[in-house]
Amino acid sequence: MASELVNVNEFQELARRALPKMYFDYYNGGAEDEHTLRENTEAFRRITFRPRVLLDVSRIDMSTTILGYPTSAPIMIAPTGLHKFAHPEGEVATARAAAACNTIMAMSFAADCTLEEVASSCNAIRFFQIYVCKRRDVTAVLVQRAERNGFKAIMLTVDTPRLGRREADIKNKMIAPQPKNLEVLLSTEAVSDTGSKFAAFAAETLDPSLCWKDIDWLRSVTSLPILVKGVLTAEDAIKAMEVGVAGIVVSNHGARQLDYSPATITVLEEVVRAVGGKIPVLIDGGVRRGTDIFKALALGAQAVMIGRPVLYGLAAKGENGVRRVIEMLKDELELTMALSGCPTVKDITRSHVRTEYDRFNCRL
Ligand SMILES: Cc1cc2nc3c(=O)[nH]c(=O)nc-3n(C[C@H](O)[C@H](O)[C@H](O)COP(=O)(O)O)c2cc1C
Ligand SMILES: CCCCC(=O)C(=O)O
Repeated sequence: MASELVNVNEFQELARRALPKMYFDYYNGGAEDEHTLRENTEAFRRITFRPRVLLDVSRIDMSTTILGYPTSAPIMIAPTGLHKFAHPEGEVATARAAAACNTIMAMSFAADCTLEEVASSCNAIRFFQIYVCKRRDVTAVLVQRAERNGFKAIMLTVDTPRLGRREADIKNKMIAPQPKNLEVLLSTEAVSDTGSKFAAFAAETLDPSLCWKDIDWLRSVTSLPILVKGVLTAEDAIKAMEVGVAGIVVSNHGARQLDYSPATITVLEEVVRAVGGKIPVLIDGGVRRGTDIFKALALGAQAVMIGRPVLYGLAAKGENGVRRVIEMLKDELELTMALSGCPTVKDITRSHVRTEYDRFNCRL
């Protein structure tokens, strides 16, 4: 019998064995040299703790709210495309796992299941991630379908005017499955004999002229709150607040877009300071441990989102695999809170961690 799985990193190897190379590479890969991909996880390792002792940690409460919606822990499922590469049930299985864990799922624009299928499969709280298409009417219809089907927020991804250069996908001549929700709305025939057909599909479909002023347009077609995903600087955080978004996701798209963009955990504090508590700030990228989640909360995030580990869990063991991934992260966070002297998420403060920046300042 295989030995027991003890952490979410172990799902990566199981997924590698379970999946055809093209699918695994699509999930696993980052842009170009994959510098940022390595940094997303490495930067967490450079942050250490300042744990406090002799505080009553006999009961740990990880619950919190995101945009007012209660969740069992500050952990969300990040929007990732093409879940049927991992498992025949695709996003329906992921959504059921989210419901079972009392976790919020962000469903991708590039999902393999329809909004309607996911909505009717479970009662998880769901957000819908969108790209703005050259055909704005298509995006408007998607947003309205999400709203009709009980999705609670729109997460607008703003770091993808074009798809990043993912060299594994280029070598594999990655196929371009038609995102299920675009069927009937758009005929997408990515014409490309070389390279990643998925990148060709994105170039053909997504609108690279999207600007800050277009958030007004998006607001005019939905009454749902809008989060922007892909902010990495204080300047853009301030702009996002000026145009009235409901929340910000600090993200470099799992290092799949601009290589040498900073590891997200290294810029979280800059964004949090600029936002000044006015709207929630979420973060994703490289979160693999409960300790990572604690560090993100200490630096001011309301919650974290998990990308690849969810896909690896889905590939390895379907819905149960996703559940295991979320449960493992929850268990680790609970223990980290106990060992740091923080019985609730509100007790986690900036003084519980020591960053590279703190160490540098001490030496001055
Ligand atoms: C295979 C894959 C597909 C993704 N698809 C999308 C997507 O459709 N929309 C989006 O906004 N982000 C997408 N992302 C980025 C994730 O939402 C998230 O930012 C990233 O995966 C977080 O990093 P992590 O994988 O290290 O947890 C994707 C990421 C991966 C790995
Ligand atoms: C046009 C769909 C893009 C999916 C995506 O965002 C990713 O693969 O990272």
